[in-house]
Amino acid sequence: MNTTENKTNDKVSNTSMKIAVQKSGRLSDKSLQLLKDCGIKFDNSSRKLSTKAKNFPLEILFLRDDDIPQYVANGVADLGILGLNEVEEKDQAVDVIKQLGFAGCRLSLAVQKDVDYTGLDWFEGKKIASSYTTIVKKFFASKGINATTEEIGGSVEIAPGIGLADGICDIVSTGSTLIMNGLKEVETIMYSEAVMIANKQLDGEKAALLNKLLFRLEAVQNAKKNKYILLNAPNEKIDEITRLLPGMKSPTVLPLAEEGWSSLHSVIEEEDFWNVIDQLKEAGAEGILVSDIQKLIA
Ligand SMILES: Nc1ncnc2c1ncn2[C@@H]1O[C@H](COP(=O)(O)OP(=O)(O)OP(=O)(O)O)[C@@H](O)[C@H]1O
Ligand SMILES: O=P(O)(O)OC[C@H]1O[C@H](OP(=O)(O)OP(=O)(O)O)[C@H](O)[C@@H]1O
Ligand SMILES: [Mg+2]
Repeated sequence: MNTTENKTNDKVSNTSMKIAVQKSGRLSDKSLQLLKDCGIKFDNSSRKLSTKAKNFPLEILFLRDDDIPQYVANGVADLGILGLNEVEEKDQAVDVIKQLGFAGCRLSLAVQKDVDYTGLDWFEGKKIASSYTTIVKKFFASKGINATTEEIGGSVEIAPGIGLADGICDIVSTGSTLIMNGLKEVETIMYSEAVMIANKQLDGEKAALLNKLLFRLEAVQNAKKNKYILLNAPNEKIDEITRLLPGMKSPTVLPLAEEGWSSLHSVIEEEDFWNVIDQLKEAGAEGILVSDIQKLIA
């Protein structure tokens, strides 16, 4: 896909897209923040169920996350932001076009903590309560195990304790909800995070607009995982320090007023920075300053 923003500019003047986000829930704030980070301005102070962006041809629809795949599949919305788990569950014909790096969790099977769990065969003939029964059925069918499902909308973790089911399948992040309800995680069915989905038949103008949005999203995501680093070093150590900084390109080196010293500027992934900090100091780096980047276009 071509993500060059300026190639789209002349084609998109009269076209607008609709993006569906979760109205209220775990994904709502981060979905809207992501659009704001992409420079898109809109008013969401009222209780309106849709709002038009002020500086980008985009209308935002606020929906239950369960409904988003269907609306995107039938073209009521062109794009949507929701958990991959919900996309898989609804099994609608949509394209998953981008992982968004938040709302990371897994969909797991859990049983009461005193169960002598011996492996997947334990579920043969058992009943599993879940809000994700399509995923559960597919999983057990693929393993050749006959298990039945009981669909419930929420508070799934309570089901084994009240005799509604033998086990559950639900979202797990820290695992504390399971522990608090006397359950233990025994199998992971899938990993999930927030994703962007798109209608499969976007016309040329909408596809061009989507490219423009994706270009911005990539700049935002690159910026989040990288840091801007600035440090001072004696001139004879510049080569050694440069080798430690796997930046975008070779660092910018500027002479300092103090004779024999320079300042080095570079971009570095945060994880790499923590891995090399001790070596940087040993190599003589001083005054190390690390700061966030707002947008990064490689
Ligand atoms: N504990 C968690 N940690 C990380 N991500 C989570 C967690 N719980 C849920 N999610 C992710 O956030 C999504 C939305 O969760 P939420 O609980 O807000 O959904 P919901 O109750 O189905 O909302 P709605 O009212 O829109 O139907 C989930 O589908 C999942 O992808
Ligand atoms: O492993 P943990 O970190 O405990 O997270 C898992 C819990 O988080 C979600 O519920 P949420 O808190 O969103 O409440 P809800 O299901 O009532 O919306 C999910 O349904 C689990 O119950
Ligand atoms: Mg929901």
